[in-house]
Amino acid sequence: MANSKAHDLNCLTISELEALAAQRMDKQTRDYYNEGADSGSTLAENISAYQKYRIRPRVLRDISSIDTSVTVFGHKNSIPLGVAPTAMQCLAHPDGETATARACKEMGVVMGLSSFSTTSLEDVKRSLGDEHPGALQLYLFEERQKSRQLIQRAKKAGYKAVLLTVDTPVLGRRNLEIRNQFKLPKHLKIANFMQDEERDQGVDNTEKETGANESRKRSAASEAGYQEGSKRVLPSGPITFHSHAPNPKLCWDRDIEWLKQECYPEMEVWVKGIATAEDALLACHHGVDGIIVSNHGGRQLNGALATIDALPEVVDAVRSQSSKIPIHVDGGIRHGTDVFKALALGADFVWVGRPVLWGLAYKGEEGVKLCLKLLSDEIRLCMGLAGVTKVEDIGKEYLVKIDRSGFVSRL
Ligand SMILES: Cc1cc2nc3c(=O)[nH]c(=O)nc-3n(C[C@H](O)[C@H](O)[C@H](O)COP(=O)(O)O)c2cc1C
Ligand SMILES: CC(C)CC(=O)C(=O)O
Repeated sequence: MANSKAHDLNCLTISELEALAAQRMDKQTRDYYNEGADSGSTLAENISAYQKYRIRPRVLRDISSIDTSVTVFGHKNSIPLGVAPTAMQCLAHPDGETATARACKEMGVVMGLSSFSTTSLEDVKRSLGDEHPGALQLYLFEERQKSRQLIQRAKKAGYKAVLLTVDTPVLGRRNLEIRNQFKLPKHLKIANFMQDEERDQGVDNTEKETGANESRKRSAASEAGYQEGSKRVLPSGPITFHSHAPNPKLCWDRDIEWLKQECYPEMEVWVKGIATAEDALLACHHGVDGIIVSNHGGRQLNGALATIDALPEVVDAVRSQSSKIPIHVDGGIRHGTDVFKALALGADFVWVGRPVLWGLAYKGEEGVKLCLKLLSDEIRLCMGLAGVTKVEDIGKEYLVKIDRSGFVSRL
């Protein structure tokens, strides 16, 4: 019989965690975290697309010793899964990103930190500790100096990689966020930019609008004669995600080279938000260190392909190159079997976003640990039952695809 003491009997699955978290978050936070862009169909398909695949288990293979560990950013990770960068974690729990970092450290799992965190990158790195790897997610600002400062701080703090988010030239449309007039509560701050704000404005910004209100101000600015396009006018208020996360001018030639020069040799440069073979090839040609296949958890272009469906073309493109960079994937991963399927389709590693936020909302650091433990146990169990003892042995021979009529085909 399973040892009940080792379990939280209220929460044995990520979907139970989602339900428990929903009870603990206020409406604004729950909607901000959980929604996708527009109708949310890409968000839903990120999850449901995993059902098209089934596992072909092998038996009689001595699985008494299973190693779930992999190397990421030059460090050993206990499972082939990391915590995806998600903004403003103090909305979920007062300990926010600090709790996530402590849980990651304890579980041996890499943490991706959003540039738009509510805890500074230095404080998060202190919670991760010297030895434990962190990756800073980056929105490359039009004001290069601000990005340069952030990169230098990340280097100094000991981050191993930057993850340049490339799927946000403009922000996707999130209707609940607009309807709720999303606003970061006054006691919270977008911590990485506090010094910038104070220096730029010579005041302590007490009103930290982050969402629809700021958007409305920008519309008013456009109506007042500012033209976006040839010369973009950035609002003079605080750095908010509506003013600073999107960068419509971001492009391969100029920006990737610049970023590599700024980050090397201390930090690797990855692009997060690749969804096609064409862009995967461009990423290879521009010499990035790795790719994350992502559609931002269905929060950007609704109608885009589910990430597990985009993965095979990206894998084929990268494998056609002589220097094969690692491929990671995120979006819709809610169970260890999803991780197994993504790896079987050619991913080297996966990242999870919302389930970690749910863990945080449920019980802070303990809740994030619970989330990572559930996924970790499921990965190990899936490997054992499929007859695989090493992550690198998970290949497409372990999968079949089922079409709508139930027809099963080998990959
Ligand atoms: C509430 C929330 C905030 C996010 N913030 C960021 C961010 O600041 N930067 C970024 O690159 N991606 C961000 N993402 C996207 C995640 O990094 C990741 O791509 C996505 O959550 C994966 O999908 P999943 O939530 O289904 O696991 C965010 C996602 C959510 C749900
Ligand atoms: C734009 C952000 C700061 C956060 C984000 O990426 C998101 O909410 O999806």
